[in-house]
Amino acid sequence: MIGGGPVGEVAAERAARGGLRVALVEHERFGGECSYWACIPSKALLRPGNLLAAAKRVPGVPVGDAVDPAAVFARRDWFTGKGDDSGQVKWAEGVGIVPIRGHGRITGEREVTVDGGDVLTARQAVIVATGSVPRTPSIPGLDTVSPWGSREATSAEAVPGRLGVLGGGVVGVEMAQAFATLGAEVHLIISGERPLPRLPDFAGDAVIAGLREAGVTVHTGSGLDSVSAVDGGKELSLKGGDRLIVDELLVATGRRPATDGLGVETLGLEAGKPLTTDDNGRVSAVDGDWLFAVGDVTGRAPLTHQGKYAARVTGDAVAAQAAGEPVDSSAWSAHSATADHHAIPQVVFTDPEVASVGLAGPEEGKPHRVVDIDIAVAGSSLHADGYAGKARIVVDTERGVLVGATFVGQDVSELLHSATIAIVGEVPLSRLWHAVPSFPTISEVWLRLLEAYGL
Ligand SMILES: Cc1cc2nc3c(=O)[nH]c(=O)nc-3n(C[C@H](O)[C@H](O)[C@H](O)COP(=O)(O)OP(=O)(O)OC[C@H]3O[C@@H](n4cnc5c(N)ncnc54)[C@H](O)[C@@H]3O)c2cc1C
Ligand SMILES: NC(=O)c1ccc[n+]([C@@H]2O[C@H](COP(=O)([O-])OP(=O)(O)OC[C@H]3O[C@@H](n4cnc5c(N)ncnc54)[C@H](O)[C@@H]3O)[C@@H](O)[C@H]2O)c1
Repeated sequence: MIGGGPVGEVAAERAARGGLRVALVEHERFGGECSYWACIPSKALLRPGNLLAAAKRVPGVPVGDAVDPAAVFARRDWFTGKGDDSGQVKWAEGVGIVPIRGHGRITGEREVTVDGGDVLTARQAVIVATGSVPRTPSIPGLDTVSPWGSREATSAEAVPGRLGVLGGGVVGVEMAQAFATLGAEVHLIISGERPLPRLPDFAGDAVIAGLREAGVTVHTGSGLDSVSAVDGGKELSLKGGDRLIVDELLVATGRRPATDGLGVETLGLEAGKPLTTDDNGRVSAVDGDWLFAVGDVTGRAPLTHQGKYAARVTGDAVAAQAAGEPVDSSAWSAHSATADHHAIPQVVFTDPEVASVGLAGPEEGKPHRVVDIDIAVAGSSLHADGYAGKARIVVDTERGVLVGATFVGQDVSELLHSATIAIVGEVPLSRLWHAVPSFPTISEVWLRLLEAYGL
């Protein structure tokens, strides 16, 4: 295994559980991006502000005006262990994995060289889980101002007075929200009319409204022409002519697979490009059934939970292959990451939250029907005064099953798994009708959606 992030760790564990001896090579911290600079610290920074906003929506709850940044950072540090990965190393050893610290490079078939020295030769397979790295746009002056990436934002020790955020993807909106609630003056600069362009418009619109309510200034239809260091900060020249001075600039313009320095050229592949895989996790362009890849590096679904799913599938497939058992390539088998094509769940942890799975809207030429409603049920009105939320389902009318769902609103994240189950299980809507939501919960929205569909 090359890469000891969350995905590599799980693939290694499954392969070890399947009877293989597994060496896990990691050149930075066992636990990867997610544990120290991504999912975990970002959610720790967001939760207090979201909770404060929620408490303010229910009269009778005594709350203060603002979160305490020092306490928020301290709790974040508790979760990240300030980068101490000894617990992960102990865990790996405990499940029978041999952790090796160093940079792994593929130097031949089944061969990985660590730090240019020790050569590991796999009897069965090499699995790559090297993750992704930030994609930085070329903007004049950007390299002269030491911009923040997501690592600097999630590990910040102090709240900047003025923060510019470039990019309206998930990192951009989550970090804009977090730092606004921590007390920064935040400017979010996005190219489109709304953030989160891959989601239904109502999601981006609700998130923009939430950000503005939290005090964020959103510059839409914008971008950066240039950046320069000036007395007292960094000057941003926005497309259209506006200028801003900020103390820090977070660049959140996407990520690309981490295939540089991995030796993929020796296999005839191009560094910087994803390692494209089949559903068993086999790298498609490499013959011989020995090279597999999982997680962000594959470009399939750059999310921790979906990468770990692929890791379970591929770890088991590699163990089966090693045992001389057939690797099952059929859809929905234990060795196929079929859900990647149908149901990738994702939550954006802003206030309001956005929770989505499957299709965001109808596909052209397909028998798809969209139902959009407000989340306005007894459960939501009790949950928060003035609860504003929206829900969408996308239905395959021919098969009578759900193929997509999106929820926007406070605390909708916990609604998401019900939608994922309905899509993966291909539960007919006529049967879903009998899944009665408890009263009074936000889940009552399921009943309203089915009624609006015509049941
Ligand atoms: C700010 C932010 C917030 C996020 N929040 C969420 C969230 O809330 N939920 C969610 O599901 N996803 C979230 N993500 C995405 C999530 O972080 C990734 O999908 C996840 O980390 C991918 O796991 P991975 O193991 O594939 O890669 P990584 O976590 O990147 O791990 C790869 C590991 O491989 C190591 N490595 C790389 N090359 C080599 C080499 N040649 N030799 C040895 N080791 C190597 C790296 O050091 C690293 O430890 C977030 C991302 C960001 C940036
Ligand atoms: N809650 C979560 O699940 C979560 C949280 C954070 C990140 N992530 C994952 O991490 C990955 C990286 O997130 P991200 O937000 O960096 O990437 P992203 O691809 O989601 O968004 C990047 C955004 O930046 C915009 N952009 C690109 N270049 C630009 C430029 N020069 N000027 C202005 N805008 C520009 C793009 O149009 C896009 O909307 C994603 O795959 C995301 O799913 C997940």
